[in-house]
Formats: sequence, structure tokens, C-alpha cells
Amino acid sequence: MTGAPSPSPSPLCGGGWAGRKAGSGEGNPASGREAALTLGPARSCTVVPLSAGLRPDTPASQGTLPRRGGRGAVAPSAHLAALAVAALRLELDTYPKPGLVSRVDSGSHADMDAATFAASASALEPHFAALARAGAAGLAMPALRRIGLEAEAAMRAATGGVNTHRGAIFGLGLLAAAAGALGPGPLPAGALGAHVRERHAAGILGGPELLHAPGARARRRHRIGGAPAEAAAGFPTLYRVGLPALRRARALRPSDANAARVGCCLALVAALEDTNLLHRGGEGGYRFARDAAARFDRAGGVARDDWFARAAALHRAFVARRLSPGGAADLLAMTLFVDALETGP
Ligand SMILES: CC(C)(COP(=O)(O)OP(=O)(O)OC[C@H]1O[C@@H](n2cnc3c(N)ncnc32)[C@H](O[C@H]2O[C@H](COP(=O)(O)OP(=O)(O)OP(=O)(O)O)[C@@H](O)[C@H]2O)[C@@H]1O)[C@@H](O)C(=O)NCCC(=O)NCCS
Ligand SMILES: Nc1ncnc2[nH]cnc12
Repeated sequence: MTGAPSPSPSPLCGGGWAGRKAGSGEGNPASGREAALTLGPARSCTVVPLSAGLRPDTPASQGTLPRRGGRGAVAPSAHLAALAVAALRLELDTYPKPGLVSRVDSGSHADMDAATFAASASALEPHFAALARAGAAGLAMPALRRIGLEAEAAMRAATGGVNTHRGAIFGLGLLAAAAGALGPGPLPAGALGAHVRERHAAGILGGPELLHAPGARARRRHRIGGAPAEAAAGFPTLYRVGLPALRRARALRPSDANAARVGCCLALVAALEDTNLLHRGGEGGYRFARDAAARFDRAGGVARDDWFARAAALHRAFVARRLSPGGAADLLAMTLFVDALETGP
């Protein structure tokens, strides 16, 4: 399904973006402003065993998350849940992402901001742990779906009814279940996606459909597969586009984890059949978004020194059209999760 995992370490530690202004042109690592990239208090990477990069921001992990298998080790399911939530937080930290909510602004959204996403991510942690345990117990799609629906209810309770992470609950939830089933990492390249495809494709595609969900309507009208097809096929866009883009961008800008995530996000926007773009922007908005993201990449992506200003301009263009590639944002978080589990400590 994918090539060999990159041997490069995952440098996501502290790679959140905070404090820079949209369109300021900052973001060039050569400018020495990397100190502005912070996820919070400095913490040692060595205490997070499976991911050199995803540093869960839960109280348990603040410098004290024990090594798996060591004395006082956390359960594998708790560890996987913490990684999943850390991936969601890193997605939120990433800026500029076109039209999407970040800690800098709310992009194309009037009903949610960074606090809404942070509350949602925290509320999901026990549900990701339940999904990892369900995967380890070999449970099938109907059981996973029940836990997923409980997670959706927890998300709505935490956000006052706003849909922040419905796609992420689904995709990251399936990957957490797969990680629970496959056991301790580092995992072989492609293993998580292959497990979801082989174990759950039929259950995903044969499951009930919410006829009035925006994604379901867009899938029917535009005849594209959307989130269920991406998952049932073992997340091809994640493995063929997201992961290589993340690792390429990381090799180009090893000291700027935010730049690597922006590069990954824009590659995903250009490639994913994102039903959010269709339901908000119709065919025209969908085409504009994918073409604009592809142009960013073709013109040099984050390799260019002016990448930040160009990504910020793209963000403004999406906001002007009220476009929001929420599916690509979810895939960014899933890519970070898979990368962490494949890369290992
Ligand atoms: C099977 C489901 C995923 C349901 O999917 P369906 O397509 O029927 O309906 P949606 O409700 O639209 O959910 C799909 C969400 O998945 C994300 N997404 C979109 N395209 C893709 C893609 N190609 N690949 C992967 N993922 C994709 C996207 O989620 C993100 O965007 C949401 C925010 O969007 P936003 O526009 O702001 O808000 P809306 O509420 O949509 O409306 P407006 O504000 O614009 O008016 C946010 O959720 C992001 O995460 C799509 O929205 C699944 O949900 C399901 O069946 N769940 C049941 C539980 C289950 O089976 N779980 C499995 C085990 S965990
Ligand atoms: N940061 C984000 N902004 C808007 N929609 C999203 N869906 C998932 N992450 C998102």
C-alpha cells in the first residue's frame, strides 16, 4: 500500500504554531523565529515511547508518561488514545491551513473556534481508548460504530452541538481500533490502513447511512466516495499523499514542524475528495480549492522561503469563499497518528 517508512525521526515535538499573525510573511525557519513554535511548557520527548513527535497534552503526559512496558506503564489503549488526541491538537495548532480553524483564527467558521476544537478533542480521549480496546478484543464494525456514536454524543456535549470532529472520530477511531488490534509499534508501513481495509471494509460500506448528513448528500449528488470510501479502501489518500508529503516537507524543513504539517495539509486538500468542500462550495468551490492547493504545491510548496505568506494568502482566499476542507484536516491528524506509530520511539 505504501513505501518503506521514512527513517527520519518525527520532529513534531513542540511543533505547534502560536503567536504569528496571518499574512505576516513570518514562518521562514531561516528567520530564527522557531521559538514561536510551541505547544506549551517544554517537555522531554523521551518519555513518550511510541511517538517521538506526538506529545499528548494530557496531565498524565506532562513529563511523566511512562514508557510502555515499564514500571507504572499506561495501558496501550490509554496511550493510543493520548496519541490520537495529541494528533487532533497538532492539527489545531497548524497554521495557515486554508479556511480551517486554528489557534490563530476561525477560518471560514462562525460557529466554532480553537476552544471548541480543544474541548472536543479532550472529550474524545476515553472514546478513542474504548475503540483501541475494542480493536484489541477483535470486535467488528457494529461494536465500533456504537462506540463511535457515543463519541459523537460526547463531542456534541462538549461543543454545544457543533460538529467539530465527526470525520476524525470515524477515521482516527478506526485507526485507533486497528492499532489496538495490531499491538505495540513501531508498526510496518501501511499496516494500520491494511488492517482497516481487510477487517472492516465490508462493515463500513454495508453500514447504515444518515441520509441527511451533509457528506452523505454530497456523496450521492456528486458520486464520490467521501469518508466511508477512504476508510474502506485503507486510507489510500493518507498513505499515498499525506504521509509522503509530511515526510518530504519534514526533510526540507527539519526544524519547522508546523511547515511540515502545512505542506501535508495542502497536499491532502489537493488530492482528497472532501465532501465538506462540495457541500459548502458546490462543484465550483471544490474545483477552486483543489486547484489552488495543487498550484501551491507545484510552485514549490513549503520548500520556498515565502511559503508562509503564500499559505496565508490561500487561507484568506478560502475564507473569502467560505470554503473549509474539514476532511483534509481530519486526514492531517490521521497522518500524524499513523506517522507516529510507524516511526516509533
Ligand atoms: C460514515 C460517517 C463518516 C458519516 O459520513 P457522511 O459522509 O455520511 O456524513 P458527514 O456527516 O458529512 O461526515 C463525513 C465527515 O468526514 C470528513 N470528511 C469529508 N470528506 C472526507 C473524505 N473524503 N475522507 C475522509 N473524511 C472526510 C468531514 O469531517 C470534518 O468536517 C466536519 C466539519 O465540517 P463543517 O462543514 O464545519 O460542518 P458541518 O456540520 O458538516 O456543516 P456546516 O457547518 O458546513 O453547515 C467535521 O466533522 C470534521 O471532522 C465530514 O464532515 C460517520 O460519521 C458515521 O457513520 N459515524 C457513525 C459512527 C461510526 O460508524 N464510527 C466508526 C467507528 S469510530
Ligand atoms: N481545524 C478544523 N477546522 C475546520 N474543520 C475541521 N474539521 C477538522 N478539523 C477542522
